[in-house]
Amino acid sequence: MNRQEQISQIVVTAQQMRDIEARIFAAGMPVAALMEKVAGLIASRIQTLYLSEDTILGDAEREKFPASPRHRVTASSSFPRLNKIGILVGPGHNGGDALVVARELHFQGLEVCIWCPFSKLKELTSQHLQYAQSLGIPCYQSIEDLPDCDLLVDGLFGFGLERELKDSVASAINHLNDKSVPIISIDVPSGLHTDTGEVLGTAIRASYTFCLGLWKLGLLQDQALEYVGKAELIDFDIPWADVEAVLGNPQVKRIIRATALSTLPLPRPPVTHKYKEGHLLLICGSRRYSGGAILTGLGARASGVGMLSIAVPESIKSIMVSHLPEALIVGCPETKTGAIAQLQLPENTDLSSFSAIACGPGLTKDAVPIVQQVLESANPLVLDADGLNILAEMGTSQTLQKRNALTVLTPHTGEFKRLFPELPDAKQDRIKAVRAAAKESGAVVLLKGARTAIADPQGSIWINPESTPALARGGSGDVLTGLMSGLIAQAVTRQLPIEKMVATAAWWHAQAGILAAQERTELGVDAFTLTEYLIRVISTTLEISDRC
Ligand SMILES: NC(=O)C1=CN([C@@H]2O[C@H](COP(=O)(O)OP(=O)(O)OC[C@H]3O[C@@H](n4cnc5c(N)ncnc54)[C@H](O)[C@@H]3O)[C@@H](O)[C@H]2O)[C@@H](O)CC1
Ligand SMILES: [K+]
Repeated sequence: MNRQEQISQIVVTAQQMRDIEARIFAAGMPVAALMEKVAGLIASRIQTLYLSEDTILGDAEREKFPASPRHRVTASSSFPRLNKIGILVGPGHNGGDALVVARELHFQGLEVCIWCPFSKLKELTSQHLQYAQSLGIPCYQSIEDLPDCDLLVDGLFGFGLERELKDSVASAINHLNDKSVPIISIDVPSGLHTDTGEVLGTAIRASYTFCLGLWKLGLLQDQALEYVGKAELIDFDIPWADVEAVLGNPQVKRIIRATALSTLPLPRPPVTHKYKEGHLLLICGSRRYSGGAILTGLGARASGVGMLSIAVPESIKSIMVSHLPEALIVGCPETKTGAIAQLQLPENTDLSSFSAIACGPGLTKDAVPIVQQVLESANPLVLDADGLNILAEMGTSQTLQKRNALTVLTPHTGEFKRLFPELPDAKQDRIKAVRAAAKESGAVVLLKGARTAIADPQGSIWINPESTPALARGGSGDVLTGLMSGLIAQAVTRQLPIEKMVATAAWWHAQAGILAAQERTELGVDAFTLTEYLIRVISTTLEISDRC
């Protein structure tokens, strides 16, 4: 993994960023020089995004900037002409960054104006403001005086925001949000808590967030996403040794393409056989919910697992065979309601014959004895859907503590609450919640959401940074369970880390959704279609990686 990939995996809290920054300054980097470097990168990113070389300048501008190509600025095709850029300046170094950006854009020939409602500024910020004003850049204290702008750069607060925004600053932010002008937030949208993503009073609704140096945790929390817009990392060459020294282990990481691809069981060894590539047992479905079983099976198919057995109630066996001819469909005796009553595995087979088991999709809550039986097994076990509901009724942590094999739980927020009623609400700080759940239960917990988060009992966290709302659809979770458990079965036979496979599955599933949504719109990604994109997205991604 190269440096860029390593850096883009890392996620930090405000305190960790402060500690890293302190090490850099203690080593001799001047604060002002770092600000200059960072803000220079932001200014040039703004130019790349919004301005292009082939400007058609108005007459007045042509006179003002006659020859230099540096001054040939215009709107790129993605953005209407930029007449005026408003720079929102706060009291700290986030405001200092914004002022350096203001100065650079001014020197590029753009019309820039500043809004700074604070009278007390940090020293460096104050110096930059003074210099910007000496260049003739107008600065307004009252939001009513700020002229209409085509683009706003938000440097009000970064990771130093400590308390709720109130009064005139809060109402100014609301006023700016209402204008529907694109806003670029520096580091974090002002008003968001850097760690939890919580809105502190009110917050800037950014079109883009340029996160500085390392990804801030708050930007990966579901509750922040409405405010973050498109998020990009501005890498300013933080020494890796400082990152390692501050973060230690366990860490919070983003799942990126390189991480996911490196864990896939590819390529296969030239000499192998089906059982060496993992034997997965899926236990799913009921007379009422046969679709969930089919989707789980199709998800598992895409994982490439060597051997797939699926235990279902006898009455849905034939439909399963028609959808998954390669799988061994095990028809089981069923309850009056059509749930599996008893696992009836083929002769000479018991649960220990399988590399991994997944249990839950479409099962109904009538299959309690089945869930009890798999919990007693010594196999790595994925529990989902009704498997989770049954576990919750048994008492999650007491039950799981008796297991001596790995368990993976895949709840959405509602299931999470049922499984861990004592823990903090997963809607507030999802990362804190999922970490506590994994620690308490000893399971790997995958908390589904726009930014799915995975925690292991040792405290490591993986967050899936890209997804699509197209996946908010019935059956999509069944596909994930199948895919993930198929990967886990292969990880077991190859002795690869199972926790990483859970993260890889979340990434793969989301990428398939993204590709499907690109080609078919967000409305066109039903769960069955999603299964058809699983292999497509991997082969496309591998092709791209080969070319890179
Ligand atoms: N960490 C790094 O390595 C770098 C950080 N830089 C910038 O520095 C920023 C952090 O700077 P600071 O620590 O100065 O923090 P901020 O710029 O986020 O703001 C802190 C200031 O805001 C005040 N404040 C906090 N909450 C307030 C509230 N609710 N209402 C009114 N005032 C409030 C504080 O008293 C303090 O003066 C980063 O976000 C980034 O933009 C860059 O300049 C250079 C590199
Ligand atoms: K900001």
